[in-house]
Amino acid sequence: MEQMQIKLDFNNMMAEFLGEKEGFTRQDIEAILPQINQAHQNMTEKRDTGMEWRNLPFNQQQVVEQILNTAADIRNRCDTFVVLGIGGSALGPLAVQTALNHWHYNELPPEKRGGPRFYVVDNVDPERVAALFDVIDLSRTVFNVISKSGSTSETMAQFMIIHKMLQDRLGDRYVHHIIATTDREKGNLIKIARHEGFTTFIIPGGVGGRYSELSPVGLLPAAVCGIDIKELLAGAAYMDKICRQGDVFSNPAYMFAVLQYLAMGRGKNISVMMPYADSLKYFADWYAQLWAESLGKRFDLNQREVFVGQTPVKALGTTDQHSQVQLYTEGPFDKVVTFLKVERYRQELAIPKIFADIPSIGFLGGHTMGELINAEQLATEYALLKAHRLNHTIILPEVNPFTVGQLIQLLEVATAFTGELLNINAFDQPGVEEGKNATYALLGRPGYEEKRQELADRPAKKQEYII
Ligand SMILES: O=P(O)(O)OC[C@H]1O[C@](O)(CO)[C@@H](O)[C@@H]1O
Repeated sequence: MEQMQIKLDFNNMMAEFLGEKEGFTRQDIEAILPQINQAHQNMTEKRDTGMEWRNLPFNQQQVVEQILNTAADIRNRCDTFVVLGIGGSALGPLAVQTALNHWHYNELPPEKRGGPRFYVVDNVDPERVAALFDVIDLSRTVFNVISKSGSTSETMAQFMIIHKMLQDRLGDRYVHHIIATTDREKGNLIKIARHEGFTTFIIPGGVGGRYSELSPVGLLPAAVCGIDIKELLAGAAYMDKICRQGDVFSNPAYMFAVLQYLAMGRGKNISVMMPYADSLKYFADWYAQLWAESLGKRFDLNQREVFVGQTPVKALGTTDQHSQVQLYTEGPFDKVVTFLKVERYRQELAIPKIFADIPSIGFLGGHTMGELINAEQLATEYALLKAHRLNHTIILPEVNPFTVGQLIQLLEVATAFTGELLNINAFDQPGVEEGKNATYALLGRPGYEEKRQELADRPAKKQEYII
């Protein structure tokens, strides 16, 4: 197990390496120990009330068996599985699937794929949704509609379209083609699911969307696609135990949080996540929601206006070395870069020893692609270090269910701990309400008449400003 432990390397955040001006010292960390200790106490106290998501790796034996049974049934009788959801109800399933299955999973022949084709529909762009219907056979597809609140307009609109299509096409059998994953009581989805008799999985209380990947939200899609969900949970449990330690110098999640917190205090308002593995590309998307919605807050817990947060930026190594790294090394000193480094790739490709007479490319021959990508990660880290840019690296020995489970738990604990340090609520998202309400009003939802009027009364746009 220890060989599969993921680690945080924070050397390049420290003054010893980065220089006094930008780097942090042990004294900087020790100076906020009272705050760290308080945050640790809060984390411990909130485990069972407020942060129930932390217990998901430990308390789902029964539901895991139900998920495995349902997944086996789906794998038997369908060739496509579609997640309908958005935000935390879509990004985790997508990140885990792409991390742990073949990069061209959907294009593999069925016998090599071993599970149904997998799609995540996390938008209401009509072109995209309609395009899905061109490539699937409804009678061989199961739709997993996922919504914690059970009322998100985007997800419900998708669901309504598919519900009608399935009923028209399959009559009463439509019910076997929809699985609901939602809250036990809140929202409309649970009511519809119970009334119509869909197979339903519950997202437990205290597990908000962006902290729900290890609940049935992520576990069912993963199991359907043949991913070992017990290993995923075992990895998360393993990391959770490491992240219970109060000593920040032994706890990677706390150290990640403390250094980001100190960096925010010095105006580093951007958090770049840069995996050096295509398989982890969508982890940067998942992290973007986790970090942005959890920490971007106007008020602290004492209702003081604080306007805190860090803007997450997604990058991919090596691809974005040729797009964004110029900015990271020479632009404003406003970022912390988090690399995700993979020590051993599951496939290796040798670069042939050809063109030996052209030294500027011949040197590549005899190396492997794994060596090349790792060298480039190290080189980028070094370039940032030389330019005195804060960066740290999460090292995965390999991408597998155990390490991916660890990564999820590590980043969730780190985010929640940063919230504690900032003294904010990391589990709400009041800032998205205005936009949601305005949408309801524009589309005529009852009860939103005043908002509709407010929108109608807004100053008209000036034509001269549209050019
Ligand atoms: O799972 P739900 O309730 O449909 O919400 C989807 C997403 O919408 C949000 O509530 C933001 O609008 C996210 O926090 C959440 O992950």
